[in-house]
Formats: sequence, structure tokens, C-alpha cells
Amino acid sequence: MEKYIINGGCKLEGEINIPGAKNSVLPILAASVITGKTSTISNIPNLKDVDIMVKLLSHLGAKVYHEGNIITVDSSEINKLYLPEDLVREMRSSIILMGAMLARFKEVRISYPGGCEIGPRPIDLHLKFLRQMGAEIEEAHGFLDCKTTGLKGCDIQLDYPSVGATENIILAAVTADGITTIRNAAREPEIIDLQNYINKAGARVTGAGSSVITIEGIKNLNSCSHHIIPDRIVAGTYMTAAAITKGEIIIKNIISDHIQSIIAKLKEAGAIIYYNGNSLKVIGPNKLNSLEMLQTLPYPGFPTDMQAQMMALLTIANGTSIVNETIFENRFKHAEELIKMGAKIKIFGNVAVIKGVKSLTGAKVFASDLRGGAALVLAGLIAQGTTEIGNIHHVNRGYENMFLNLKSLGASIEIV
Ligand SMILES: CC(=O)N[C@H]1[C@@H](OP(=O)(O)OP(=O)(O)OC[C@H]2O[C@@H](n3ccc(=O)[nH]c3=O)[C@H](O)[C@@H]2O)O[C@H](CO)[C@@H](O)[C@@H]1O
Ligand SMILES: C=C(OP(=O)(O)O)C(=O)O
Repeated sequence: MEKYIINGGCKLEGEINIPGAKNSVLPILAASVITGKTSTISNIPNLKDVDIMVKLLSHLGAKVYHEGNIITVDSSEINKLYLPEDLVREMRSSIILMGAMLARFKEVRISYPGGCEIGPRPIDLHLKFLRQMGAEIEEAHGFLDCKTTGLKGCDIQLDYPSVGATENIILAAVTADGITTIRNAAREPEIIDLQNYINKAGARVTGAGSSVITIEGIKNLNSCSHHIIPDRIVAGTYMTAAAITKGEIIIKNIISDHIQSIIAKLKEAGAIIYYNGNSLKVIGPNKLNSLEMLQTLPYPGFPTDMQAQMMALLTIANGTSIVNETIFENRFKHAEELIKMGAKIKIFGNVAVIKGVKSLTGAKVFASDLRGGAALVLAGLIAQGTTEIGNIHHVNRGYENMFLNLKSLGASIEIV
């Protein structure tokens, strides 16, 4: 297992280019199954999760060509209707293949998806609403056997604006008979990207980005090309790296609208941020301010996927901060590791109280999930002495070339 060894104390300075969004590319690759034609997807990030999705599509019989940051999927000859459990359990996004396969083949056998350990991640909403559309889903021995005689468009009132459930319902509805309306839909930018891709292939989806999405079912889709949006969480992580290290980083290829909640909280913490078109500059202050309240919420609220990184920053802020994680039940595992580095954090259920300290000290710590791992890297960058971060494979799920990027920005970091 790879580890990062970081010697803290370097200001990060330089430029960084933000790659395509993990949470866009994965559902879009899953959606390529529906078309039965060729999809050319560009701005693909180099990530372990993308490799897993490519393996899943190839297993189904799709022809997948991956060269640099372009993937071409020809889904015309898919000839399998089940997905291997070992791959499905590697990541959460595999579940989006359920809606896509039902839309194209009316049948699929899939296991429960895996993903980061950030609390229970049920799929009850996915199943409830696919059933409402006419899917018969039998759950036995960890597998979901899904079949339909034909999905039907219907009115769906989502109990919670789940990102994955919204994506699965959109995809199932693309070829369903009639019109599907999703109310209380997730409004994340990645949902808009999915709508844009599938509409390029000929689907009729409107409303993504708002809480009401309408899908008019159609019979045939076409070949198309699509460019993935930039990863707002990767952008936010490097912005936090500038702020925490008193550095100065220019972050290129962003969509500033997508990161307004992150910009607002970093500014409140004292960072100076200038933005211009699709790039921005973040300058870290000499002393960070604490935050009275950082609450994670569905988009456009503050993203749960940035909570751990912000917690790392707040460990050295001036005063006491409160973080309220409202999306996932157990997304504070990084706090235990930050405490080993000298952070003063108390956890009360889904609330963390962080008393800023003068400095952190290097220690041997372990990443237990993707963003928690990124938070430990940020903490290592400012800690006195050496920090050894184990289980770094979690970080590689969502950050392309993090090691090389940090090195190019001046961090003292090695992989062993
Ligand atoms: C690949 C991808 O896009 N992952 C993102 C997606 O995950 P994901 O799509 O899994 O997140 P959801 O929005 O579905 O989950 C949000 C909350 O709803 C709950 N829930 C969800 C579905 C369901 O059927 N039942 C249920 O109870 C979850 O347990 C969680 O507490 O959105 C999350 C919330 O922004 C992000 O942290 C993830 O990075
Ligand atoms: C939780 C995350 O991803 P996933 O849903 O793919 O596990 C994340 O990106 O922080």
C-alpha cells in the first residue's frame, strides 16, 4: 500500500489545472450504455474510479477505447446483463448502471454498490422510484435482479434530493413510455452535465439544475461527443491548500458558479480570492479565522465532499469553529487522525467543535476515505515535522496526480 511522506511548512505557490469531474464522468459513462451507439467523452480525469467504470462497461461487452483524457464507448454490442460483484462493490457509481441497463435492455443483475466508508449509504430511494416506474426488483443474497416489461413515465416526488437516485431515475426515464417528472430532484452541476450529455445523444430532458426535472421518453438515441465539466471538489481542495499554507495558487479551468459556497467559506476564513473568467487566484492569510458554522447541505449549499478539507484548515484557525455534517451519518473519521496531529476536535454526533491550535505536529496517520485522506494531506502540509499518511489509495479514487501537483506547487512530499 502506498504512503505519502510529507514534510510540513512549505507555502504552496504556482498554477494548477482542474481536470474533469469524477462525479460527472462516472454517471455519463454509465449512461453511454443506453445509446447503443458511440459516445466520445473528453476531459476524462485519470482516476481509479474511471478505470473501474471502464472495466464494468467492457465486461458488459461495450468496446471502450481510453486514450489520454478521451474515452470512446461503443455500446452497440453489449451482450451481458449482469455486472461482476467485485467491480460493483469498488465504488458507489456502479449503481447508476441499474437505470441505464433497464432503459436499454429491460433487465440487469447487479450487487449493492460499494464506495467510501462515510456511513450507511442505502439505495432505497433508487429502488422505490425505479419500482414506481415499473421495474421488478428482487433482492436476494446481496444481489438485485431487475426486470421490466417496459418502464412507464410517472410523477416522482423524491423524499430527499439524492444525487444518485436523481441520476438513476433520469436514465431509466430516457426510453420509458411517456413523461417522467422528478420533483425535489438533486440540483448538483453534475446532474446538468448528465442532462447535457444525454440530450446530445437525442434524449429529451429538461430542468436539470432546478428541483423539477422532466424527461420525455424516446425510442432511439444517437452517437455524440461531450466534454466533462471541471471537478469543483478538486478545485476546492487546491483552493484550501493555498489558504492553509499561506500560499498563492492560480487555479485554472474552473466554473466559478459551481464553487460559490466554497469561495464564500474560504473568504470568511480570511483567504483572498480573485477570479477572472474560468480561473481564480487564492492567497492564504497570515492567520485564518474560525467559522461560526460550516454546515454541509445539498447543492447549492456547502458540499459534504469539502467538509474534511475545511476541517483540516479550521484546526489552525484563530478561535473555535463548528462543523455540522448533515448529509452523511459518519463522515468525521478524519477527525480522529487530525487529533493525532495535535488538533483539538470534539465530536457530538454530526457536529464537530474545532478549537484552533497554533500548529499541528507530524504523525503517522491513515486515510479511511477519499476526502478524509485529502484532509490529512492538507494537514501534513502545515504540520511541524514529518507526516506519514497510509492508505493513500483512497485519495487516488478522486484526485488525478495529486502527488505530482503538490510537488509542482512546492510541497515536500514523497511516495513510498
Ligand atoms: C459519485 C457521486 O456522485 N457521489 C456523490 C453523490 O453520492 P450519492 O449519490 O451516493 O449521494 P446521495 O445524494 O444519494 O446521498 C445523500 C444522502 O442521502 C442518503 N440516501 C441516498 C440514496 C438513497 O436511496 N437513500 C438514502 O438514504 C445517503 O445515505 C446520504 O445520506 O452525492 C454525494 C452528496 O453530495 C457526494 O458526497 C458524493 O461524492
Ligand atoms: C463520497 C465521494 O464519492 P463516492 O460517492 O464516489 O463514494 C466523494 O467524491 O467524496
